[in-house]
Amino acid sequence: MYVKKLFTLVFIQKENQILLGLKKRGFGMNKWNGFGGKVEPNETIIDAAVRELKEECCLIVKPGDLKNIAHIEFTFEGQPTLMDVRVFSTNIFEGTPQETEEMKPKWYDNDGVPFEDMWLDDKLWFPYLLQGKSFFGHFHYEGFDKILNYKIEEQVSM
Ligand SMILES: Cc1cc(-c2ccco2)c2oc(N)nc2c1
Repeated sequence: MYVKKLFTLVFIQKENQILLGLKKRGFGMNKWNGFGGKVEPNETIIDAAVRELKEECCLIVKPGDLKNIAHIEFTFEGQPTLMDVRVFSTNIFEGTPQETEEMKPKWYDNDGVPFEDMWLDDKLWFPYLLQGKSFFGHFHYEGFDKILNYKIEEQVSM
């Protein structure tokens, strides 16, 4: 029996680039990732995604411009937590990415994503993200540095 916790993850994309943030503290520290975090009890998933993006890199997006492109679950051997991560992307945004206490943003070419400094699962599903293909994924970790098993299923639409 898992204890589900809801998270958002937002990727901002340009023509052939993607915006990543280097996590400066807390969970996932020193890894490049999208922008996001926990969904609070009093907010929708989309509102949480918009809020976290602004808090973490000062970019402004409209809820209607975020496309839900993936649903990823993370579980951990011997632990009750199931991280239920809703992944969004958009190429419509306002502002210039700014460093915050939480994240240092940087634009990466789609063919130059720093997988060696990201979560292990990212190299497995980024091709779907970069090709605009919606998917469901489940990754079962042992600790934070080993994936025991996983599945990725393309979805017609989320
Ligand atoms: C175990 C794990 C967690 C997360 C995450 C997303 C939001 C909060 O934690 C990940 O994000 C990515 N890209 N891989 C991840 C693996």
